[in-house]
Amino acid sequence: MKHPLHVNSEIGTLRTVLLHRPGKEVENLTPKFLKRLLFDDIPYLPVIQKEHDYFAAALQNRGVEVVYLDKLMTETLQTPDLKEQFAEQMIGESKENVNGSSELLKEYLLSFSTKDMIHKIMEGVLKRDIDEEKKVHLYEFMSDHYPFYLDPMPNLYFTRDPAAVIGNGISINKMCEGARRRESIFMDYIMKHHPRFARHDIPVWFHRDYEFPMEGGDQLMLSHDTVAIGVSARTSAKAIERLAKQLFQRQENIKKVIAVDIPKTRAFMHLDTVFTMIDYDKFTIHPAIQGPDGEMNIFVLERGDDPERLKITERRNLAQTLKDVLGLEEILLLPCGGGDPIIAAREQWNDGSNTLSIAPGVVVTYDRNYVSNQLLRENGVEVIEIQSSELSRGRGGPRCMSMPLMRENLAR
Ligand SMILES: NC(=O)NCCC[C@H](N)C(=O)O
Repeated sequence: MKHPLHVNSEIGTLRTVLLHRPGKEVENLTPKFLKRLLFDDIPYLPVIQKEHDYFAAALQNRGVEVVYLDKLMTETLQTPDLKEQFAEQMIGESKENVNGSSELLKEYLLSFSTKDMIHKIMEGVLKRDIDEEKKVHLYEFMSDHYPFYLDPMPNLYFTRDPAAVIGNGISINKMCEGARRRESIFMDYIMKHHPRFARHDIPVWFHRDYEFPMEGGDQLMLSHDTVAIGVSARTSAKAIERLAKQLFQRQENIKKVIAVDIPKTRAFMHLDTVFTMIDYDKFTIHPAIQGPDGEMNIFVLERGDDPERLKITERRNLAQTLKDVLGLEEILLLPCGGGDPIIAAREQWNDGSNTLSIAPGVVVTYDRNYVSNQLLRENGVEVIEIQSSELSRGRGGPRCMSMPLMRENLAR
């Protein structure tokens, strides 16, 4: 039986990827709750869906199998018990908004088919969705106080963040922001109960019940033996250390975890918003993450003599560290926006550094980042552009919108 998860690099030919087509959840965004739901503007649903379909088609045209989150989830909740358990967990983890209405809400959710229930949970449940005559508590009548029982999940199309495949195992992440915390419940259920995955022995390197956060945008598989992880606004040093220990204890081929400290700001929320790998020796970088002489805080974690104590070495230069861990003489760091401060800031804001590699030297990018795209082309990279007017409003690019499940091993 072929193992369903296999990712040994950032750039190996992409075989299977998980996407989520934006749905009505983005129409439950209103100006009042934008910040809390981690958006800067409200996407126009028909256009964001069209752009997303174009993205999916661009991948399929290159032979990539695209699997969708809602479909996998529907196939996962095969029994009434599991459906109920899932609804209870979603309600339980939304308890602040649900207040005393969990029974009412559960009855409401279970009245839908499994597929529709999953969509409802993704979209969010408004207080006004529930029949007036079923309301018994004062709180249930207070729709003007806070409109949702279940918040919408507009960030679901960034499938990169809630989980990441490392080798043949998975990190099911503890999302940092409350607005995204429930997203990794989907992957937890899929891994445990979907027939494509549940019949395999899939190691879980990190689990969402851990105290400290970790998000997939920070997890980069640089090579079969090295993982880079951003210490960012979303990923904590404690979580990185825990993941590293698990990998060192259970996955022999992983030799190094590189913790890359990046500024803790919204524009640079994950490592992949400022740094991605595009070929054996080529990377995108947002110049603003480095000091004047290219200095940064980087820590190389390796197995220690005692499994509980890692060997930690401090490094200051990203390019040199990459050359050392990848065994390369030279590497090319391609600056977002060609390094011009205005263009770099503008294109990075729209994810100019957030490329998705689908094979060595072949990337998917947003069309709007034309200066960065041109620079990639001039350096021998094949660039597949996708439309991005609405997709970019959520502050994530093609890498953020994709979770690779299978990649081919690299030839070298
Ligand atoms: N890997 C990524 O950088 N993902 C983008 C996530 C954007 C989303 N609006 C968020 O703030 O979490």
